[in-house]
Amino acid sequence: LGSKTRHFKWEVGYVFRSPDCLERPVMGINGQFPGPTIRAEAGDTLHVELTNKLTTEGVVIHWHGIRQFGTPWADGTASISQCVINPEETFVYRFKVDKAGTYFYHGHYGMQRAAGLYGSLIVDVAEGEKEPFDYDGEFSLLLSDWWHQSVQEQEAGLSSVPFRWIGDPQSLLMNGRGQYNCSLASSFAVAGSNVTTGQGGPCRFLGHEDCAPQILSVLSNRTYRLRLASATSLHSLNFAVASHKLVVVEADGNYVQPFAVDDLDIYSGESYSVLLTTDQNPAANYFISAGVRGRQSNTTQALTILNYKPNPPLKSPTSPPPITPRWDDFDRSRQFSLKIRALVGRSPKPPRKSDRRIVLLNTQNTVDGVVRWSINNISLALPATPYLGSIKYRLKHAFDGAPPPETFPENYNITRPPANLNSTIGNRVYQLRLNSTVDVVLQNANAMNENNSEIHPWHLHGHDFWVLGYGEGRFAAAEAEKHFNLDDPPSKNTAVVYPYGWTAVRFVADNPGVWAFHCHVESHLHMGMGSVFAEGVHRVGRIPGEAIACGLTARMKLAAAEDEDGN
Ligand SMILES: O=C1O[C@H]([C@@H](O)CO)C(O)=C1O
Repeated sequence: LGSKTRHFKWEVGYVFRSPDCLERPVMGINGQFPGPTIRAEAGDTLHVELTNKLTTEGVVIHWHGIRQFGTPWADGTASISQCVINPEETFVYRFKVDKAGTYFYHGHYGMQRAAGLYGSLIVDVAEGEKEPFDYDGEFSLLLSDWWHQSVQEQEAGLSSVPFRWIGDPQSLLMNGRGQYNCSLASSFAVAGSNVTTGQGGPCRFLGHEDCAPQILSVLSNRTYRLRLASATSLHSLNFAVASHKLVVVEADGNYVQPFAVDDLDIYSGESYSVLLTTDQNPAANYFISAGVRGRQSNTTQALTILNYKPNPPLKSPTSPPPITPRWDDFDRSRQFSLKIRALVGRSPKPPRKSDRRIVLLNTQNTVDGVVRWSINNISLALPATPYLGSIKYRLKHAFDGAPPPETFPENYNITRPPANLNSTIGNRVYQLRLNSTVDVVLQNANAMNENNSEIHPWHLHGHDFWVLGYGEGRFAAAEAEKHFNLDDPPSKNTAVVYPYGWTAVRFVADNPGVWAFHCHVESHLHMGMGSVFAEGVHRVGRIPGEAIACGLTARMKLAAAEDEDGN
């Protein structure tokens, strides 16, 4: 049935843009920031020919939420699935989008996501298929956070002694548009007249600037699908539309049992679809907001306007923007997380039992004085040779072949800063038996400073997992298992781990390849907060030469070529 190959020719390069009204170099694609939106139908093949026009940096692009069945080399993870694409090189990402949903793509090398390398990827149901809900129109809002400091400076700070944390972003963006240091003050006037005042300057909601928000123009008494995805580098966000309920229908490309909320939390790496019915006073416009949750922050909300036609878009909302819930009201966040249930019949069910349980302790500590994040006391530093090639071709010395720890010591106290700060750098891999069912428990702990445990949204490549449960304190298997949701757990690719808590997920290791599993806070991954899973790599088909033309796999190819020449 009508599945197509969709061709794209992309060039990645820096462009000058003013995402929050202040001009900065931004990483763009074909001169666009955010990158072009890809729209496809389930079953289509995407063929993205990516040329690196960054003159002094490598690049890769990860297709977040796309499982890459049969094409693990197209996952776009530097040092895991492929060699980085060097300046002037072209790499072809060719893969199938097999499941309808709201996705995005982003850089997965160093911290290039924070430089602006991201865009939306929307997969519609295949021709003749139907979504389990109806709507009259739709909008996509890709959420992100934005720093004025360059990514190079951020990365340098993170690996410096003393440590220099990246701090708060200057702005939050929706579809790459935000406002730095503007204030609505006591007036909600938004204005073509730029009348708003406050400590900051006026908010420039209308005009042709890069930072003027995309206004959502709607008709009264209709239902709209809002597709939300969070590409933030750091922040968890709360999204709301003033005076309107939102009905959640999709999470991470999977249908959920619909439920209505006033607002929703969205963590970095997550996506949702919500239905909004335009049932409010049609004489008014309304604010749409995204504000910071989960970390103390001074970054102001990203705002845009829900414009009921035929009101002019410049007509000021008569009510203020939604109030973002308190950043540390984690009970509220947990309540929201627990509402997310699979839409039974339209979302797969988990196996009742797992074959293996891996417990991953998340800690902040130091290696040679440098602040790092570690998993079971190993802080991930990726090898020079991408795992996919080195494992398939059984190259010794490409990485540490010892199995990483299955759990952490009984006597580790998760409520206190680490007693011993020292961690080690490593690059070991969890080898999963093909088609086995694996449980992973993510165990949070106190960070290096007293009374602080941070939020971590964990993202799995190559699979969806079922979120079986969340708990507070230290994971205790016997008790926890009693409360696992095996009836309608949501399938997701990203799940949050709350401060001092644990999150249990289950997945089937049914996708031959090597897959990253990591905290989606970009600086945390950069500081080592990730692990690597490999399964059935011997079953992986021929890896395109460009994906392995570096490190030891390049040497192997060269040696083979020399043999053929009879040298
Ligand atoms: O990794 C991090 O480092 C800082 C802080 O823990 C130490 O400065 C912070 O907020 C992080 O998320």
